[in-house]
Amino acid sequence: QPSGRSNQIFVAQKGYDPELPPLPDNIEEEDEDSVKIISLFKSQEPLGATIKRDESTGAIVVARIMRGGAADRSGLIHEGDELREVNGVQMEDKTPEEIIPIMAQSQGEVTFKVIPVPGIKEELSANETMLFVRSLFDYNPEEDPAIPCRQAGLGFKRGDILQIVNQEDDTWWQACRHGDSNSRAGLIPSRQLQERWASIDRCVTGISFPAAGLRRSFRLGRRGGRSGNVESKRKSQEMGGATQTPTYLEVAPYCRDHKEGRRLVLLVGPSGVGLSELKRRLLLSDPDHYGVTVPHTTREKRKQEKDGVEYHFVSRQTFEMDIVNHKFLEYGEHRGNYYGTSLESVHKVIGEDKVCLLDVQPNTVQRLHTTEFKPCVVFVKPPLIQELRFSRRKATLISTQDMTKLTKTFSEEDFEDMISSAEAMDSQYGHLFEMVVVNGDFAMAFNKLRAELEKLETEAPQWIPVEWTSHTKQNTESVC
Ligand SMILES: Nc1ncnc2c1ncn2[C@@H]1O[C@H](COP(=O)(O)OP(=O)(O)OP(=O)(O)O)[C@@H](O)[C@H]1O
Repeated sequence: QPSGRSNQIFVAQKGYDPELPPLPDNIEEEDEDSVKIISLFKSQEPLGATIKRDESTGAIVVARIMRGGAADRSGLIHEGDELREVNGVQMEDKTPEEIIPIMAQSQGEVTFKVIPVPGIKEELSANETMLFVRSLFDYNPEEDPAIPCRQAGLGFKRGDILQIVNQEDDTWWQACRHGDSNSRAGLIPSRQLQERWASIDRCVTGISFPAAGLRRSFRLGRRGGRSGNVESKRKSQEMGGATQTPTYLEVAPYCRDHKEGRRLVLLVGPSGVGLSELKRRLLLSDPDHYGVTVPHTTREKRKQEKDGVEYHFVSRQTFEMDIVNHKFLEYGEHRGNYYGTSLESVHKVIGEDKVCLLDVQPNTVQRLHTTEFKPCVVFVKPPLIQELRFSRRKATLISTQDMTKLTKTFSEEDFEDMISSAEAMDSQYGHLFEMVVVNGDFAMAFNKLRAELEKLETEAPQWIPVEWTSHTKQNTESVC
């Protein structure tokens, strides 16, 4: 070869090629640049690369290589490479929109003539990144005008587990959906980009998030079929839960060791949505497997009640000492009596090797969101208003206005409150929710919840926040 020119010929070496094609014999010499001829054998699978026109030079360049795609697996085409020809067709005067169909229609041997981006060594794709996330929002690239290449996008639903394989670009990450047979990555908005969009949305719509703990009847102490709770001051020992934009939650696979307690199940939702009913029915369906906490109260014990069964009956002084000592997850006062759920009562149920079902205010979730409890937070949300009206037409709820009547039917205002309260909870605490159950038709909601909770016991691995899987032990000092 004449000096100063270095026409190189590369062929794909990886196993996706059924057979290597013969090398092209009409390679023209280029005067200045180092030209690379790449011959790939292309099946139905797309090349897995995006192209764009370089603004300054006007050249067609490879914009992005999708991890796991044919181009990536070949290790021969790189981001920044200038595309001169595809199967002998000059790219110079073509737009990216004209080139894409040429590439898509190519079958079998496809020859690319490229000017390689300087400084890139020929290498196969790096080891896969082991970064897994749970998506906290739905994404459809077909509806996203901002995505640089719609065909390269990966759509997903809230709750899907994604493996992030490339974060080199600040705005568009590459990811695969866990469990998909297709290992080719697609483009998804980066965390940064999603946060930016969400903050713009908030400015445009003017949504601000009301504090949790909106109208809600006092549920503490409602066990089995008994009810008797009316509106009360209800306090959570730990306020908090700053608004977070739902983007991605880093997760890790988890398989329960049989010596460990079962994961706590926290039911969260707006007042009247059906948390108590779902909890009660789960308990009835399998009382050996599910358990609920016994609350504390300062009210007088009734004749038929037994201490430690319906309630732990304690004095006001003891209860207030327990408040000071942070023994309660939640407590409240109703008609001059305290009611509260202690942390110890949760430990007790878990200690019996049962799944502890607890319905709490969303701001209490934070306190239980620990390695010890590994809670599965179930958000129970109302259906659309028409279905809500229809499904609740015979239902009653605890009266909060009229003290002479214990129960009342749902009003239109109750439905609207329920829906807006659910939206606010989802906006503020959605990042903590692992499951979402829409409680329209009760039987359907109950069956879905039971099936999902069974999966928690049987499906391995489960995906839990990555910080719960670190094995750093606290309080491990020992006296010697
Ligand atoms: N899917 C449903 N269809 C019809 N009625 C329902 C449904 N879910 C719950 N209910 C009824 O709605 C009423 C309120 O439900 P429940 O007491 O379980 O709500 P809650 O979420 O615990 O509310 P609160 O926080 O006010 O105690 C009950 O009478 C219950 O039987």
